[in-house]
Amino acid sequence: EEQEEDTLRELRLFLRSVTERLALDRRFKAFTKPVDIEEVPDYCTVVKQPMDLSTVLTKIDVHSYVTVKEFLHDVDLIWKNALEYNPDSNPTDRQIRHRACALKDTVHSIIRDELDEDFEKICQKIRESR
Ligand SMILES: CC(=O)c1csc(NC(=O)C2C[NH2+]C2)n1
Repeated sequence: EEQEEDTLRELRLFLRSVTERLALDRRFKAFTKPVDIEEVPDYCTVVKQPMDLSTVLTKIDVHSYVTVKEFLHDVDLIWKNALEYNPDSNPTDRQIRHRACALKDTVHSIIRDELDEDFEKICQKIRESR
């Protein structure tokens, strides 16, 4: 009903605010757009479910997320994929892994600081009812 749409509108505003802050952080530049598989041809052989911040923004706008948990699952894909694709000890791999760890810690810290657990509980009830 209308109250549910009010809740989901507030969820989308919160998720856009979080995602835009991440996309503006220069450390996370490599995570802002899909990996170009013409530039990185073996990417799709290693990473089975690519994800990036621009795709997350699109998913927010097409109402893909009904809970913060679903949003976090996609943002967790971004940094987990980076750890998986960049496992080596060379400086380039190490730098992107460091940035992946920073992305993980930053998004979880924002959610802990800014998400009211009762709000997420209402979102979960909406998800279970659909
Ligand atoms: C987004 C992401 O994880 C990404 C983009 S390029 C890349 N890694 C490299 O280009 C090479 C350094 N070792 C492979 N990782």
